[in-house]
Order: sequence, then structure tokens, then C-alpha cells
Amino acid sequence: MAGSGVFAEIIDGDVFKYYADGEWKKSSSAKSVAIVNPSTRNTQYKVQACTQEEVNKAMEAAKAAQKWWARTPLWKRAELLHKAGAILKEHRAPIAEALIKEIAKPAKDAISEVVRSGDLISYCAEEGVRILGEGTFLVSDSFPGNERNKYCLVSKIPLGVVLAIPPFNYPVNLAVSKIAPALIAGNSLVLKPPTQGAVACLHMVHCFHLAGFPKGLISCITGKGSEIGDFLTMHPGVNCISFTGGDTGIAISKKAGMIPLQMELGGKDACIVLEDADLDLVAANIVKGGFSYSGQRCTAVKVVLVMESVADALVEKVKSKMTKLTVGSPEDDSDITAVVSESSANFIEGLVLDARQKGATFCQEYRREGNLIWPLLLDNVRPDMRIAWEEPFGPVLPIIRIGSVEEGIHHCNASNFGLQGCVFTKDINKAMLISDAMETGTVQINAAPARGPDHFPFQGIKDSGIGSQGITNSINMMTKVKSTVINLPTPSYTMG
Ligand SMILES: NC(=O)C1=CN([C@@H]2O[C@H](COP(=O)(O)OP(=O)(O)OC[C@H]3O[C@@H](n4cnc5c(N)ncnc54)[C@H](OP(=O)(O)O)[C@@H]3O)[C@@H](O)[C@H]2O)C=CC1
Ligand SMILES: O=C(O)[C@H](O)COP(=O)(O)O
Repeated sequence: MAGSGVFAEIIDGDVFKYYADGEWKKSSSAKSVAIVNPSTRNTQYKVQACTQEEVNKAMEAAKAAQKWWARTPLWKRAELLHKAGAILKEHRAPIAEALIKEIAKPAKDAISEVVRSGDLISYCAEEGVRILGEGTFLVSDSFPGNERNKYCLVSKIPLGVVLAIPPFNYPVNLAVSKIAPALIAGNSLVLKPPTQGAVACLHMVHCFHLAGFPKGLISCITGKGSEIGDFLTMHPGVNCISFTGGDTGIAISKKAGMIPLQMELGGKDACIVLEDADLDLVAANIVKGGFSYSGQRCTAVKVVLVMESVADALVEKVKSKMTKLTVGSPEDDSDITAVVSESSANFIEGLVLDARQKGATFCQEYRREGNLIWPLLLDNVRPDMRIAWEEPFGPVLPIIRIGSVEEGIHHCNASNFGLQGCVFTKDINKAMLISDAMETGTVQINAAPARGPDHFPFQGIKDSGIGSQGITNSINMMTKVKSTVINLPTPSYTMG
């Protein structure tokens, strides 16, 4: 049960506390933020609306704790991370329950998100010891005109205080994908969880608390992003921001100071289907890729670009598979559950009505009950329809019929997004050429887009992001280079 057992200390009455300086606290604002259950549309939980003064205190504590943490041996940092990962997996049930209630994540997916997160933390601990345990040694005479009288020792050192801001759809996994790299690299961490997903995040933070991390090293500031977000992202105490979400990230990138930014934003992942593709494989991947977690994944298949000659056959296969999708409550492990909010459902509906008005073919009747939208395939979508370009973040998938591969690549590259894409063909040479031509961070060949497994590099270009995630790249991004040059009185080749 969320907020009970070992988690009893993180709640006060019906309001979850925030975490700072090694303690669970009530905000002096005496205000709380309601978390509405997407399925019932009733208030499920409440979290503290933290004040700017509480942010300042968390930043001060983070700065002080980081100085000591940077002097903590790598093996000790890794040991604590392994403990946190194990505790997280041990308490997967109450954390998954919070995911079910606050973001309507199907029960099975909720459990797997928590387990995946525990595994990410441990993998990160091991990877951090490996890559941070070595540096570079350069000699001066490798550059013309120099003798070997300078030795250069190059190492990776922490940035300082990392601000982590994850989105609602993977509030635990996309939080630890920032927290673990930050900590193993010797940084401290301030977390601003999504409102929808905040309680799952608070439970996850408690697992780090139980593991025994130093006071002040980790804090979790709750409150609406629209109210406390700018104060956090423009705070002078922040040395790096790692953000995942929508175009909010673009706004943040314009406000943040001279600090490293890691941004994983929206996507319009295109699925290009060639005439020789295995259509059963394609249909299976389109349904899984397009409708898992009700399409609320940045890596969801968001537009299908299929050669006209095989389009009818593909559409029939997809429609047939869609009839097997269950629609209902996350507690029952339904495939399709309520989207995260009424505003999200309204946005999705707007795209559907626009497509209807402009003549798209509806493969199913459009059906909505509250935030629950039944899976919908739109055929014969044209570029003048909003759904051809915008990201519904919901269970609605457009099909665009193309006359050539070039037409498909053109549509993919004309998008403002550039996260992932996929191509289905039996001709690997053609697949490689298409992958090279697609302007996206990743191209999947003969499978739907996916961020996982979490050690793979994951990046978006254009409006889909800045920098590269994935455990190794995240660790490196949360460090900076330090050179120490030893100047010898006379050249020495004894090490040559
Ligand atoms: N690339 C990806 O992985 C994802 C992309 N998205 C995209 O984002 C859209 C909306 O999803 P959502 O999660 O609400 O994304 P948002 O960009 O609205 O929110 C992401 C995170 O940013 C916080 N935030 C909001 N405003 C600010 C601000 N001014 N300063 C700092 N932080 C802020 C949010 O907090 P709060 O919740 O309190 O507002 C949340 O923690 C989706 O429709 C989709 O397009 C969403 C999820 C994942
Ligand atoms: O933000 C998202 O939607 C996730 O990065 C998607 O992760 P997945 O592809 O592993 O589901």
C-alpha cells in the first residue's frame, strides 16, 4: 500500500511530504497539489507545494553535500547505488500501485518499470566504476615542436548540483535514469517530479534514503512545474539540468544559464514500410509500438508511412490485431487505459476531429469515455491534417500511404521532431541506406522504436532533444574534464 509500512514516514495525514536534507518535511506553504487519478478523475493523492525558500535550502544542502560526496570513493558510491536499486525492487508493489493510481499505468507495466529502474541503477553503478575509474595520460612530444617535458593527466570530475526533471509517463524510470548517473559521477541531485507521478517518485526517493545516502545529497521538491519550475531551472545553484518531457524543455533551454543541458523531448516516430516487408511482423510492431501505455511514450510509433501497394493488406492486419486490445482499468492490466489527464484527452480529441473534418478514413468508430479513448487507426491521412505532424500522446495512429521510399523519408525529415524512427524491409542494404537518410537520433530496423534497453544511447535531434541519454552517455554528460599538467625541468622519455 502506498504510504504504508517502511513508507509510512513519507506521508502526513493525506499529504505526502517532500524530501530535503535527509528528512521528510512538510512545506511551510501549508498548500498542497492534488494528484487526480486519470481513471476515476477523483483526487487520489496530495503532495506539498514547496516554496522558493525551501528550494533555496535544498540547493544549499546539495552544494555542501556534493563537496563531501565528490571525495567518496567510487566503490562506496557504487555500493550505495546497488543498495538503493535492491531496495527499490524489494518494494516494487507499493510503488507500482502509485503508478497505477496516478498515471493509469497498466499493472504489469507498472511493476516492470520499477524492476527496470532497479536494474538501471545497478548497471549504472558498475558502468560508473569502470568509466570513471580511468583517465587519459598525454605526453607533450606527440605534438610537433615539443619535447617530452609535459605530462598531462586528464580525468572526469563532477559538475556539482544536477537538477533532474522527469515526465509523467515514466516517473520512476526516467527519474533514476538521471539520478543514478548524477550520483555515481559524484554530483548531488535535486529532483522535481511530475505532478502526475510524484507519489511514485517520492517512494523511489525513500529507497535512496533507506540505502543510507548522505544528508542533503538528494532532495525531492514537489509542486506544480508551472509554479515552481522556473525558479528551479533558473536557480544559480544548479550546475546541470536533465529534463524529459514536452516542449516545456525547449522553453527551459532558453531560460537556463551557462550549464550543460540534457533534454529528451517529444517525438513523431515514423514507421516506414517497404513492399517486401513481413506484414505480420509489421502489424505486430505497429500495434505494440503504437498502443502500448495508450500511446503515451515518446518512442511510440506516431505515424505509419506505408507503400501504397501493400497498404490495404497491412491495414487489415493491424485492424485485426487491434480487436484483441483490451480497454479498461490499469488494475485489470488492460492494454488501453485512461490517458493521463482531461486536457490530454481533449487535445487528442482535437486531432481526431480535425482528421475527420479533412476526410481521413476511420478504421474504427471514435469512442471516448472520460479520459478513456478507445484505440483508433486513421487511414488515408494526408499532410494537411494535424495528426500527420503533431504528437497525440494517445491511442490514435495515422496511416499515410506513400508512392515511394523517398516520399516516406521526406515526410519523416520534414517533421520538427527527430527522436526515433523505424523501417521494415527484408533488404538490409536498403534498410541501412534509409536509416542513414532518416534525420532521427535512432532508427530501428524491423522493430518498433524503443528507448530500452537502458544502456543503449538514446537521443533526439531538432525539437526532440539535446545531448544523449543512455547510462554511459548520461554519466559522461554529468562530468566535466579536468587536466593536470606536470611540467618537467628536462625532457624525460623513461616512460616512452
Ligand atoms: N520525450 C518523452 O519521453 C516524453 C515526452 N512528453 C511530451 O510532453 C507532453 C506533456 O507531458 P508532460 O509530462 O506533462 O510534459 P511536460 O513537459 O509538461 O512536463 C515534464 C516535466 O516538466 C515539469 N515542468 C512543467 N513546467 C515546467 C517549468 N516551467 N519548469 C520546469 N519544469 C516544468 C513537469 O512538472 P508538472 O508535471 O508539475 O507540470 C514535469 O515534471 C506529452 O504530451 C509529450 O508530448 C511527455 C512525456 C515523456
Ligand atoms: O519517454 C518515453 O516515452 C520513454 O523514453 C520510452 O521508453 P521505452 O521506449 O523504453 O518504452
